Amino acid sequence: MSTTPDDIDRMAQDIVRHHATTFAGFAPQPTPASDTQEPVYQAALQACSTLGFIAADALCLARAWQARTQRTGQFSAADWPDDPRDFGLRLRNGPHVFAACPMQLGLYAVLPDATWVQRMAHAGVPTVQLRFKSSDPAAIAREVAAAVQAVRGTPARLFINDHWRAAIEAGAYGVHLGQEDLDALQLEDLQTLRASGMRLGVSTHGYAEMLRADALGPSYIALGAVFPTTLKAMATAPQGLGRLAAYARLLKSYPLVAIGGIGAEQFAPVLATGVGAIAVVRALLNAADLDAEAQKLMELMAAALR
Ligand SMILES: Cc1ncc(COP(=O)(O)OP(=O)(O)O)c(N)n1
Ligand SMILES: Cc1nc(C(=O)O)sc1CCOP(=O)(O)O
Ligand SMILES: [Mg+2]
Repeated sequence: MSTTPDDIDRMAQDIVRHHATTFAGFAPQPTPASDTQEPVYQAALQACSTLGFIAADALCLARAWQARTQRTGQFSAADWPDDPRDFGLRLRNGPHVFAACPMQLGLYAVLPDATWVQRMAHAGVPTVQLRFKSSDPAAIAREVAAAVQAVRGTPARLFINDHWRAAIEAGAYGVHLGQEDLDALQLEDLQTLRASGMRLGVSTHGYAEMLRADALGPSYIALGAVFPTTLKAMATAPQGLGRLAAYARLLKSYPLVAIGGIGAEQFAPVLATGVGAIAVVRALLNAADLDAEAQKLMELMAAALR
């Protein structure tokens, strides 16, 4: 018996009914054109768009829903796809992966210069990032070298944002790259970066970006922006805790870092999603007593991960 458009609508409504509460608060998106006539694929595409997933992410979810239906032999509207096999994830299997880092990176301070890096590394923050925004190569080389120097004698892991060549040069622990930074990389650049032995963290803001990140075999994956942030303009909506939890289930074999609009009050619910690290900018930079705030955030983290 063939499936009618009404059957597909019913399946889509069933998916939406089961997951509307988890993914509340997103405006419905237009359903992208379907490249297959598969009923499950079409229903999931329609449902995920109604639930507010942007086209690129709704397409990933529709493929996964279809793949799971084929793999298990049954369609389930109630279960959100979270099996890496259905998304075709590599999960750092294979020869071309970046060096590993701990599953729990802990409190992750994203900092504007080497002086801040020094202060936070010496306050005991386990993971720090130099996010020095400059296009002056001499200033970049100087600041990156100073940041590497600043963490010497501390156990802090230092990631350098954006400036991966300077990070290799200075011998940092790792680099952090976003989707636009990846666009600017040639294949040889990636090979150079991997061969350097440095860890790679990648920013993501939804399923399509997570799949792209996974294909690189990164050391960790960052998930953002969880909540609204005023630090910079974001191309994607704040993802919220419901989506963060779904992303964390899918990527649970990776070290995961949550970022974006996270302050002390949000630490417990964010960590309850399963991520092993929280990256903060304003929560530290705007603190009246910086060292006390760092201690407080590290204690919140330890309490929730205990
Ligand atoms: C831990 C962490 N997550 C995300 C980002 C953002 O990186 P990117 O998207 O490249 O944006 P910029 O920080 O370069 O403006 C990050 N830096 N760190
Ligand atoms: C630098 C950055 N990247 C994000 C992402 O989602 O990729 S959110 C973000 C800003 C985080 O700052 P705050 O903790 O002050 O909101
Ligand atoms: Mg960047």
